[in-house]
Amino acid sequence: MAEIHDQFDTILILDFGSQYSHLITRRCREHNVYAELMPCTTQLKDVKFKPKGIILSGSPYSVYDKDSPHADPGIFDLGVPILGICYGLQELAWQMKGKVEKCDHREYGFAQVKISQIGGENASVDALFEGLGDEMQVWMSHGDQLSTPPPDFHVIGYTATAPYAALAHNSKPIYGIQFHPEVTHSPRGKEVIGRFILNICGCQKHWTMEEFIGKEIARIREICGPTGRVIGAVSGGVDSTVAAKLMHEAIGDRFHAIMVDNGVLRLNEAKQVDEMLNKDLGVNLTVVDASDLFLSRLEGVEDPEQKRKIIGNTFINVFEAEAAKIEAAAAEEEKNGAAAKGRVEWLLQGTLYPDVIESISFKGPSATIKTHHNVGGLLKDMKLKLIEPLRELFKDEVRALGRLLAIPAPLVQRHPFPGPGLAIRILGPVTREQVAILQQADNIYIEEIRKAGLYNEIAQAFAVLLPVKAVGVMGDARTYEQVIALRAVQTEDFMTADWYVFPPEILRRISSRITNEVSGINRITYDISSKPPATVEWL
Ligand SMILES: Nc1ncnc2c1ncn2[C@@H]1O[C@H](COP(=O)(O)OP(=O)(O)OP(=O)(O)O)[C@@H](O)[C@H]1O
Ligand SMILES: O=c1[nH]c(=O)c2[nH+]cn([C@@H]3O[C@H](COP(=O)(O)O)[C@@H](O)[C@H]3O)c2[nH]1
Ligand SMILES: NC(=O)CC[C@H](N)C(=O)O
Ligand SMILES: [Mg+2]
Repeated sequence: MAEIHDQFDTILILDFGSQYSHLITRRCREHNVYAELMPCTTQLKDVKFKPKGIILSGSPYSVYDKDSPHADPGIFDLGVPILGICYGLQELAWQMKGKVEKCDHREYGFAQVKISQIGGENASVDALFEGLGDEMQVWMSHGDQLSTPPPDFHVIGYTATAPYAALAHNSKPIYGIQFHPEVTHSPRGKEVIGRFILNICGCQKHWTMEEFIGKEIARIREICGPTGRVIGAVSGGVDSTVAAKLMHEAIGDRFHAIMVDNGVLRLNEAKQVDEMLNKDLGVNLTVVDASDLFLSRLEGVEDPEQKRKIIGNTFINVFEAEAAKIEAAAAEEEKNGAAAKGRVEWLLQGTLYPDVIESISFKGPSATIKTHHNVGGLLKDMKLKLIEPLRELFKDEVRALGRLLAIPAPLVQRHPFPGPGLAIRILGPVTREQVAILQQADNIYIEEIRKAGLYNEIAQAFAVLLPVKAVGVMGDARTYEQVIALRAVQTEDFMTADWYVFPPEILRRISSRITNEVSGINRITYDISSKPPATVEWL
């Protein structure tokens, strides 16, 4: 089976646990070069493709710590270009007999790198820095630095405090830089990464969503064979809609999309998604109303993790039942003389690259903050095999793909909505009444954001229903009712987020509309917490 790294020039990024490792991957992709992250402990014999170049990431470790991670030394004999970033530089120096020591001044923040002129009379700068001028601003984050460079290396850049801020091997394409080119605080960092992957590694700029579509459709057809059928969990969110459209292009009506109404969707969501997919996109979608089942299982439950697990498990039960129904219907038709249909062998999931990165980090998955309903054990003992066409993509790549697949812009730009839905936005027990209150408040909030033309400026906005009551006065009478919290965030990747600063008049209008139109609510608050220390959702 052709894998993506067999089809596109690929940069291998070895992850030593830096908080920026995934950004290196992103920057490569922004240059239209496919890059894949693997744990730094990966042995070369387990890498089944030949990378065009290797990048070693930063790390919280020091190379001389007893338990610090080290790369397979074989990478230096592969003959492909290597770039070490921060710890990556220290690691290659450590492996090649240079010396790394704690520096007197930890350097955390901006620095100016001076680019060295190399050679005699016709001195020039190294290929890594060509075209970048004599000096550039960069971002540093380190407590160790090189005190002696390894033999056979020369300096190509230095700062006031780091004489070995950038090194190159005298004869091989091996480089190390102390600064972080992958963060936006290094304004020309992306160009440095471009110099490395395009000019030094010679990668072709083939990683585009146009190329991806054709290759992925061919791959899906090969996986499913001539008769195999696929069911897919489709929520109306960006990821599953794009995945569904791709499946539909690949295998047509052998793909069965299923949306589950779990009783905790947004106002009119099931109806809207049904219309969007069936009418606008031509994907055959079945909406299964399982709201009674979900709400009865959620009765009286307040604990966030318990809510998430109940919903995750109930999704599984519903999908299994639906797959069985589809097969039973086909068997019945066959009895009546219809041609045999293939088995429902596959389950489509809209898993994205960030979910995968989280689980492949060499430090292992991070502490469980919250159990995302579709990650970590969905349908574990199920006979259906998984098919995940977006597994290698970031969210913005999925959106680009969606646009190419002619998915309408409002759908492509939709804010994410979590599978456990309003159940994790109702802080107390979930009841039909509480769901109805939150649906109305949330609907007004989003409507006003759209009217103000701010929807696309905000990454995600939603209302939360608090389980507390407050005193108010309406029409001269005392009220004692619940409180709505409004949340809106801006973020690139949802790993960190900032709260959004609304113009005050918009908040005023939203507050007045919700308290006037939604009975049961007499007070509105606005959430001014960033992530961290908060998370995007309240539960
Ligand atoms: N109500 C639902 N019915 C069927 N499948 C669902 C439902 N909610 C979530 N899922 C499944 O869970 C997956 C993960 O949900 P997630 O919210 O991360 O993605 P999405 O809904 O496709 O996109 P977005 O992140 O934009 O909301 C979805 O891709 C879909 O396969
Ligand atoms: O499909 C999903 N199933 C879940 O169980 C889930 N929990 C959080 N989210 C979404 O993930 C993003 C980050 O949210 P947190 O900061 O709350 O973890 C935000 O976009 C959240 O809406 C989920 N999505
Ligand atoms: N960001 C990094 O890679 C830091 C590397 C190493 N831990 C240091 O402090 O120098
Ligand atoms: Mg969703």
